[in-house]
Amino acid sequence: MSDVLTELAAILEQRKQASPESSYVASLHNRGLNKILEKVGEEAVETILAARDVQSGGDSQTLVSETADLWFHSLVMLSHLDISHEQVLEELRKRFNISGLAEKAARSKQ
Ligand SMILES: N=c1c2ncn([C@@H]3O[C@H](COP(=O)(O)OP(=O)(O)OP(=O)(O)O)[C@@H](O)[C@H]3O)c2ncn1[C@@H]1O[C@H](COP(=O)(O)O)[C@@H](O)[C@H]1O
Repeated sequence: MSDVLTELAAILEQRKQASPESSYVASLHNRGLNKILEKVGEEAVETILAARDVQSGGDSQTLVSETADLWFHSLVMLSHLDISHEQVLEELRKRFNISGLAEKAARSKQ
């Protein structure tokens, strides 16, 4: 999973130098942070609507696709601000380790 993010993040870095006419990612950088944030917001709303549809019996593939769009545009946002996706993965790892330790401590008290 994080391999895919790492490969995609490397492509996104390359696209910072690409021409906006030939690359969607370059066109987002060219239009600036506000446009990128607008896309993140749009994809977040579309993800929420797709999740509600799944709950009422709709197609889960639409939710998968919208979540991919949300993650993708979030990666473009981080890249635009020169923040590595690794920092986000590290934050998740840290929380995972903290909760793992907390669970162990709780078990040892039983
Ligand atoms: N993963 C993606 C990806 N996911 C979604 N999208 C694009 O995100 C856009 C979202 O759809 P919308 O209908 O909301 O967008 P739109 O109406 O075209 O855009 P706006 O006018 O609203 O800005 C679509 O144009 C999709 O093609 C992506 N575009 C590119 N990638 C990856 O990014 C890499 C670099 O792409 P380029 O910069 O195009 O070379 C590619 O190799 C892919 O791996």
